[in-house]
Amino acid sequence: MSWIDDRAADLDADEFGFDVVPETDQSFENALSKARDGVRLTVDDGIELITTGTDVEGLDPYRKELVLEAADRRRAEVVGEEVTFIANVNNNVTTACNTGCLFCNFKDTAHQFETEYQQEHGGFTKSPAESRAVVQDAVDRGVYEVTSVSGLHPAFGLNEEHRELLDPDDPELNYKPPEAYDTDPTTYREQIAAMAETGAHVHSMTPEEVDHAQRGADWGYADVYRELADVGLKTVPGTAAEILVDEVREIICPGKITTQEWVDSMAAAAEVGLPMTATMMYGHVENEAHRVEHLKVIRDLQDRTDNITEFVPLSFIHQDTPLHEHGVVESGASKAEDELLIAVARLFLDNVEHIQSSWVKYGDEFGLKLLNCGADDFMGTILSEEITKRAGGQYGEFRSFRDYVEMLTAIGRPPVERNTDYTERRRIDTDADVFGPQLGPAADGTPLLD
Ligand SMILES: C[S@@+](CC[C@H](N)C(=O)[O-])C[C@H]1O[C@@H](n2cnc3c(N)ncnc32)[C@H](O)[C@@H]1O
Ligand SMILES: Nc1c(NC[C@H](O)[C@H](O)[C@H](O)CO)[nH]c(=O)[nH]c1=O
Ligand SMILES: N[C@@H](Cc1ccc(O)cc1)C(=O)O
Ligand code: SF4
Repeated sequence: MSWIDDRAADLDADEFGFDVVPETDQSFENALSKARDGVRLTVDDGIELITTGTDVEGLDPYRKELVLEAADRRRAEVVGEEVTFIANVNNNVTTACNTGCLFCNFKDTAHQFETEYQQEHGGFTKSPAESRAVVQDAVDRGVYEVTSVSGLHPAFGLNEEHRELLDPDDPELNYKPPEAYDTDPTTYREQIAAMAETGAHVHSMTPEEVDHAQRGADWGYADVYRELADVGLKTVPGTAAEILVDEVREIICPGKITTQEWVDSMAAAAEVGLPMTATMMYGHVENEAHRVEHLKVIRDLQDRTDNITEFVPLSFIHQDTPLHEHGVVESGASKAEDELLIAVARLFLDNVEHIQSSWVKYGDEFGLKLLNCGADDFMGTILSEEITKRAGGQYGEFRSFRDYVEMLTAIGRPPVERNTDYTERRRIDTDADVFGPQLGPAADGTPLLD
């Protein structure tokens, strides 16, 4: 057993004793009428809505429909009927990571990547040239965004100067020189530059990755974002958010940055002028009050920065994760919880325009349903997927523009191609022979894959 398994095996869900619990002085009815009137919701209001009332045990199906209806109406008022999606590719650089998050099966402990370790481990590290080739191939097909999120490889540094100053003998720094590994991931700077050279919009450097890129150095988050923006970083994925309440993070990801550090790093991206998304990974050990507290953190950050383009709920995929394998959680969120999360996000986040329904997490059928619960974006083509798949997710790795047009036409919603920060949009002609993509530099309207 690894130390990650040991840690999961020591957890007992009955003994978490959270301080934040779903109890309020508000009533469901009051909260609902505030939501319907477009009044800014308090955390207590949000808790009433997401629990369908703390006065009832479990979820009340009738009240749930009322919440979903209010959210659907709000969505129609804010963004109308169109549903957006993007032509993008995932290019994750490495699975090597020692952070040990208990919900994650994407990573492989980094020592397995060392040249001395001779067993098969199924993980990977790409050189900058390999990253560039993956992205170039996608760009040639018409893709214009690359989403790149990676393990915190110990040999990664911001740039060569950073790698030189990191002391391999200081365990706090989680640094090993590249010579120890079969493949050198090189530096964040080189990887971002390699992907950007293709002309793709580079969406990368989560708050956790940025923290890794400044470990042991005296530069801050904004300096990292500035340097990477200079070589082509365009927008930032707001993952590593998980649940932005520290008592939950201490259980599921004790090695990760704190809530405050996550906020600071996002604020730094905003300061540098990089638009960003925000996420929440829910459906594990947290309760409904944690979910709403998380939404409050995002709403406050957006009040400060006005820089978040989209909120992306990530329903926990439990099957092959340490949390599930050690019996800490039995399953992820129920469908009713997913619907309410999307709906309450729409109602609570009155300053974030777009809410994503992610088909990687919810599948097509249920993903479409969520477009009637408050969501208005249906993610992207991505071409390949590793994080959800390795956690046991079953919904595949690619959707074509034809798939999108068929699905959205079936529910009577107009399909719209968008770019990463929603500054460009193109309504798709559903009677055309081919549907695109058309927005990118090499997108000539032909399908991405045969
Ligand atoms: C795998 S990490 C990669 C980037 C970087 N290491 C980080 O933590 O930000 C990206 C995100 O994937 C999500 N993720 C990981 N495992 C998941 C799972 N089992 N179910 C749902 N989302 C998951 C988490 O929200 C996590 O922050
Ligand atoms: N670009 C989006 C992704 N990409 C896939 C992620 O990189 C990742 O594999 C997984 O979702 C991690 O939890 N996924 C989305 O859900 N939404 C996107 O917009
Ligand atoms: N593309 C989305 C969602 C995403 C989700 C999980 C990821 O690991 C990466 C990205 C974002 O920008 O945040
Ligand atoms: S979520 Fe990110 S930091 Fe945590 S173990 Fe997975 S890859 Fe590493």
